[in-house]
Amino acid sequence: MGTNEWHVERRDSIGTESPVAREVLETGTLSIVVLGASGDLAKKKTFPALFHLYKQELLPPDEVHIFGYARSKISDDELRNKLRSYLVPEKGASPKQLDDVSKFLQLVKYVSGPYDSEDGFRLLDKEISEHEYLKNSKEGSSRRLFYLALPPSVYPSVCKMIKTCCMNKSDLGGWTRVVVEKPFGRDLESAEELSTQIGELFEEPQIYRIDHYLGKELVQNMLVLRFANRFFLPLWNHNHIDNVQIVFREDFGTDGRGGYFDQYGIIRDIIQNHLLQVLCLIAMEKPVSLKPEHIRDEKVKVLESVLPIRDDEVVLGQYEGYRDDPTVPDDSNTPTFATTILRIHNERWEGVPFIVKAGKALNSRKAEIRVQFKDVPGDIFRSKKQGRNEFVIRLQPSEAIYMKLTVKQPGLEMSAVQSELDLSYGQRYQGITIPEAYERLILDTIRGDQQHFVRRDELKASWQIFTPLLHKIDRGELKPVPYKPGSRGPAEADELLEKAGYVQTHGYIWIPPTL
Ligand SMILES: NC(=O)C1=CN([C@@H]2O[C@H](COP(=O)(O)OP(=O)(O)OC[C@H]3O[C@@H](n4cnc5c(N)ncnc54)[C@H](OP(=O)(O)O)[C@@H]3O)[C@@H](O)[C@H]2O)C=CC1
Ligand SMILES: O=C1O[C@H](COP(=O)(O)O)[C@@H](O)[C@H](O)[C@H]1O
Repeated sequence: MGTNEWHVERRDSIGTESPVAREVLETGTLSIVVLGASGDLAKKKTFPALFHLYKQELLPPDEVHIFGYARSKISDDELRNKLRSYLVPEKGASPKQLDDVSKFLQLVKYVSGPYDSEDGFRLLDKEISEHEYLKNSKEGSSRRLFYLALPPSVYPSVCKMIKTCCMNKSDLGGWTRVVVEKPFGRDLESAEELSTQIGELFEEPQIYRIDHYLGKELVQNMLVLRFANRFFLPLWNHNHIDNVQIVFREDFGTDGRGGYFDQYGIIRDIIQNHLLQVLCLIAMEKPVSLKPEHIRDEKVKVLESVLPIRDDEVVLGQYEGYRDDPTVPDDSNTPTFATTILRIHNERWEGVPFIVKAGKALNSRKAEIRVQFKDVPGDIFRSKKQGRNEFVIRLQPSEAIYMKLTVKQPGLEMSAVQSELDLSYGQRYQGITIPEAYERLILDTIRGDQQHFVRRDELKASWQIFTPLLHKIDRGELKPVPYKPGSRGPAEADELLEKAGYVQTHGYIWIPPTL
């Protein structure tokens, strides 16, 4: 049995131990190459995630070496000094923490070169091979992981260079894997073109299309909640569920990323990938097993069952002041806010609107899933005004799962009130550190587990859903409504929500204890 297959089998069961407590399953020299090492993502997410894995002894120094690669001409020490400030805790570090950072940074080496010529990649290959030789790795048995923290425009040339110059030399149990970031294309056609270009160079099991929402604790919890709890099994369908909301809010604007953002907009930045992945996990049928291919097969079925989006079920917004960014055109039509209704045409979900909402520069930072149940038929308590049952999964901040339900108001009278069953992680799991999404996903890549990565057909199906709408926006046929920064977004979005059937619970305000 091949190494990859063994990993698939190993992750079949959801163990009770934390993933970080598990042993690293593969051994041998591991070279992790971060391409675009000078960039924002590399500094803020990739290197810190590697550092956390190192601290948990999941990247043993006698096996692992980390290479940063970019065009900027800087020395090893200059890169290390740049990274240091992202690794040292903001509130001051203990001598032990400083020592950990220094030891980790000793594993990091920098190679400078272009993204489209062989010279730099030959040099990179030489450095990697030297490291493998020094660690006594048998040729071909070593592991090479390339993380493309780069703009997608350079993916094809970088992948070609890796393929030409930097592959693991033979198939003696080692491997070469490539992690690519979103956005994978701008629409169906460009995404397919990118997939074809990369697909000509690497096999699907070597390609890890990362969507960091799939690494979030409560997103990973979705399958367990849905399929390991008898409560939900009979209720999770159109007979009982009235509507589902998947919401992403940020309380800051594009903050220096206006140039990037304006080419993409909120639908490509958040909805087509992160929120749609979450929707798949809420809506999919039970997979045959937890094997990555079984799960991804079910996700594709959901995506392929989504009906075309109707123009009257979309509200777009752009916050006032967005165009003040010098990198954003004065006449930009790019939405920074969108609410849209997705309808899944299958036996389970016919008639249930999935309201997907994302916005920048709003009144709070929050990502949550809100499953609203139908009214109780023949309500003898006349509690309709108190609100409906809702099952809420808050992905961030302060992870929590809670259920809004109706109970008797404590006291002498028989009246009903809305209350909640609350599982706030900060209270229930005190002392447990929830790993960062990137940390888990990099570990999965090392372990060869593609469960939480996007397969090519999933990507295609997700672009199929949004491409017609995106093209209408690009052509200026749909226009964003202006909204005030720090607000809830356009009022039209709340009207759409109401039209879709969402019932706001009046008079019910509950601030979870850990928020
Ligand atoms: N930043 C974030 O929070 C997130 C980013 N992503 C995705 O991750 C990837 C990297 O993002 P981010 O780090 O922000 O990007 P950056 O703009 O910081 O670019 C990363 C590096 O790529 C090189 N680079 C930049 N522009 C070009 C270009 N036009 N041609 C060739 N090389 C270029 C630069 O390195 P040098 O010039 O030194 O070679 C730069 O340091 C992108 O695909 C992005 O969409 C995904 C989620 C979040
Ligand atoms: O992919 C992206 O995600 C971030 C939000 O990530 P989160 O984990 O903090 O919720 C978003 O700010 C950025 O625009 C987008 O590219």
